[in-house]
Amino acid sequence: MAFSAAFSTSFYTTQSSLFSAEKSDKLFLKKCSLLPSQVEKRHLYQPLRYKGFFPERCVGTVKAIKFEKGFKNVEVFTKEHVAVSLAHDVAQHSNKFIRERGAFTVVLSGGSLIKYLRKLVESPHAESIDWSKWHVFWVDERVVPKDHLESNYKLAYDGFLSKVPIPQVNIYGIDDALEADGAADVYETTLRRLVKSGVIATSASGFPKFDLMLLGIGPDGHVASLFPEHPIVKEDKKWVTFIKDSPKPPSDRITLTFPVINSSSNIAMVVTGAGKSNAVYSTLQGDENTEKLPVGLVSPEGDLKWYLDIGAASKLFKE
Ligand SMILES: O=C(O)[C@H](O)[C@@H](O)[C@H](O)[C@H](O)COP(=O)(O)O
Repeated sequence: MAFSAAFSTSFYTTQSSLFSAEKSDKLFLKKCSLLPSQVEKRHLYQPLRYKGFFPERCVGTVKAIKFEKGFKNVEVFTKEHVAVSLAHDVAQHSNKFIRERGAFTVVLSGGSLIKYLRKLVESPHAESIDWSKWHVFWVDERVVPKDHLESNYKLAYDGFLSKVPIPQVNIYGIDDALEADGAADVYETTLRRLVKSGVIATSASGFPKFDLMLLGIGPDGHVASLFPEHPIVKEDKKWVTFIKDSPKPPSDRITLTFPVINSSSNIAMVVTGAGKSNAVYSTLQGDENTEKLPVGLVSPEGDLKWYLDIGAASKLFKE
């Protein structure tokens, strides 16, 4: 049985600094002060589907969940603290990669992810991040004009990119004058040029290795524009492909492929809302049927961390 395993609650450096950074946040302290003994403990194991787990009391307490196939790095927060934790971690990644390689390559998705980046454009991150070294890409894009309401570029621009000084030349949107197939080819050509010039790193298998991908999932378990039972899920040569029959409108999209997604140095999987709880549950327990659950194929060379809200995590903890 998949969930006879355990979850560990641990507070090492990142988590501790998040706690101290949050001391002024009364709501956070009120919720977390209900668990003072857990906050003190470095590792605490409890049954995964622990009846005594009250998610509303435990925001910010889950660090790593042990499943049959090993530990998964999972945090459960209120929606507000998903944004706090994500901003903290993105800023850390940004500092690290800029220090190590002089650039930070970040891949965005569409959907609700963008609103969870809102704390990044606030103090202290807004001033401390060296935005001039950021290079921004999309894991998938709808083939519509950039000023169209359904454009992931527009979503990200309005909600995030317009608020920080990333050089426009470092923001790699699709060529919206082209059809889906042409736009995918041109996007791949752009990625190849940036790999050649060293802006994007390369994995041992020759695929581009982005520093950080910020992904969301759909209730059906899709990730990027890789939908259940669609043949492009199996694409293993192209870096970028396209779809003209997307079950989620609009129909025409381009998307990075799984080999590229899985070459990433870091993936942040940001999932909120009870509508995703089944997909989260199945993926984290290692559901073998990845045809029906593409997110189960996300398995990066680097680190994968899940940022869940209480709704998305609800199936993990309740009987
Ligand atoms: O263009 C898109 O439709 C998105 O990139 C898509 O892949 C999204 O990330 C997920 O569907 C999750 O979206 P929500 O977080 O809004 O549910």
